[in-house]
Amino acid sequence: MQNTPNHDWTPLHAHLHRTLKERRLLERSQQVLVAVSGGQDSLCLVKLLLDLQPKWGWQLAIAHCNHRWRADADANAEHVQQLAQGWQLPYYQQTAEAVTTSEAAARQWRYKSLTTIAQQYRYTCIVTGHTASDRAETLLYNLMRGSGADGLQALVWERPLTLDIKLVRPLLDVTRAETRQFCQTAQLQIWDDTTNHDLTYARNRIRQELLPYLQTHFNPQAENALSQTAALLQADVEYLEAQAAALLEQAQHADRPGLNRTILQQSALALQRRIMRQFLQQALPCAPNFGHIEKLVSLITAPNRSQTDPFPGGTIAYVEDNWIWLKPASGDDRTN
Ligand SMILES: Nc1ncnc2c1ncn2[C@@H]1O[C@H](COP(=O)(O)OP(=O)(O)OP(=O)(O)O)[C@@H](O)[C@H]1O
Repeated sequence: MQNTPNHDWTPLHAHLHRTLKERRLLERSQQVLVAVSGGQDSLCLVKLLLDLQPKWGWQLAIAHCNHRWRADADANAEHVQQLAQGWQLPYYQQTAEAVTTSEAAARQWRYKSLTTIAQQYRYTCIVTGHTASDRAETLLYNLMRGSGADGLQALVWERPLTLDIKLVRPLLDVTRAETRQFCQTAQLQIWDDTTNHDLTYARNRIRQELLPYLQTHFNPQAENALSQTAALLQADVEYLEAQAAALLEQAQHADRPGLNRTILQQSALALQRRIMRQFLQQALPCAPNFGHIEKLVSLITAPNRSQTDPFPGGTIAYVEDNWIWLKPASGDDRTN
């Protein structure tokens, strides 16, 4: 086995070990599936986990998704497979039947494929190599698209993919510069994804032009600062969502889709918006947008008998004394 002996223990090993323990991201002896693209971040991740494995007793395996996007996609997959063999790790691969057209579609297919592999071979955790640099880029990208705090906190340390499988991102406070350095020192052969150089992708332009510009002219630590901002926002969002959920429960009518205006009037606008979003998420066939939420918020203080235009699906909201009621498109809500 080509496992690194103890004298190659680096500060990054210690950092990851501490992060996993403090954040309770992985359990001892867990079945862990590492998503490896062959790029520097996921190679760094798998090597670190391999080195930590004797301390934790995990069952590790590598999964690679072949998007068939690039001419070298098969060679890329083979490279990852060979690394897995060298480390004596089980290797699983999914190959796309059709070549995906957009980044979003590719990502969706990738998560679905990784989940399928995990389900089939009973892995309870999928880990990816997302870094603080990805977090900073996501924040900038979403900021420019007009996202609220929820979009800006975007990349989180962990989230459930199914009831039994969770997604974990253990490198979320490690920068890309650190993973690159680690790969160089450990002499890991990185597969260069040529699409990373293509500046028609907004993400690549942020990575290669915008962030370096911000670092040169505004703050050399811009990447870390942005990533920390995302982390702060994440804690804020979690807190506000929990408060809103508790208030929604108090304000909601027991039998009908309705909200008590007196309870809502005592809440801050930030919570009112979140309560309305959660309320509409239950009621509408699609995710509510900013306009839908604002319309409903305006009913909290609107005169009696005020009502909104129809939401998607035809539902409207109207005021009746102390209550905001939803009326579905077909028929009278009072009979529901
Ligand atoms: N084709 C793939 N197969 C398996 N896992 C993948 C693949 N592409 C991405 N991932 C996982 O998702 C993480 C983040 O994806 P992203 O698109 O930012 O990665 P990348 O730039 O393609 O590769 P890397 O982050 O490894 O340099 C990767 O670190 C890796 O864990």
